[in-house]
Amino acid sequence: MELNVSELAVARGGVPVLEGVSFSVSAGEALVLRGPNGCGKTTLLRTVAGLQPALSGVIGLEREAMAYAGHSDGIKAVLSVRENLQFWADVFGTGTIDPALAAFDLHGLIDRPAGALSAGQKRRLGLARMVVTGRPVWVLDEPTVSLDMDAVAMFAGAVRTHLAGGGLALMATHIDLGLDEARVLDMRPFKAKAPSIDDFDGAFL
Ligand SMILES: Nc1ncnc2c1ncn2[C@@H]1O[C@H](COP(=O)(O)OP(=O)(O)OP(=O)(O)O)[C@@H](O)[C@H]1O
Repeated sequence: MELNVSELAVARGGVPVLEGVSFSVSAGEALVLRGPNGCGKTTLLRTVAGLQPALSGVIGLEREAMAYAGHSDGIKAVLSVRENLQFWADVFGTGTIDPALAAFDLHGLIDRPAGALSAGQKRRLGLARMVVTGRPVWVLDEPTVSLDMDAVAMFAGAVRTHLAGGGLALMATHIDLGLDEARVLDMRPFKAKAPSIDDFDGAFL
């Protein structure tokens, strides 16, 4: 299993934000995207995960291999922690939710409606969803928002277990996860250039 991205160009709201992005992530590896606010990390992750089309370039892996966790936690407020995870385990046909509960220390909250969880607990539940998908490629956008230090360590542990099982991870984060083995890709060199103006007068009309 390998995620090969080649010469990818992506846009948000019709405006090109990144171009010429190429990287590979092999089984057992994590790649962290770094760059200032607004540089296009979310846009790139959404494109790789198949949620929006690329302007150009190649993503050499089918989207069925991927599980995506974005800014929202993707949980149903009226369902309990157990019901939320069981729902996704059924959707992905993976069965057991115990490893996900253990990875994010959710056993003590199992019967609580997700809507009654704290922000950090909701985030842990949202990330536990990644475990129950059983998918090999985790695409994660700012996964540690709302997490305290212990929960960040829990998340790093879950990523390590995923990598050790042959999975891979692509993520954007502004904080140090303590995942020293992760490679880092600086997005700044890939900033899309403004299109050249052929018609100088027309640019003012
Ligand atoms: N719905 C939208 N319509 C138009 N432009 C958008 C939209 N959403 C985001 N943008 C713009 O697209 C650019 C890339 O945004 P993106 O969210 O990919 O950046 P980011 O690197 O993930 O930022 P952050 O670190 O703040 O999360 C930014 O300039 C942003 O203002």
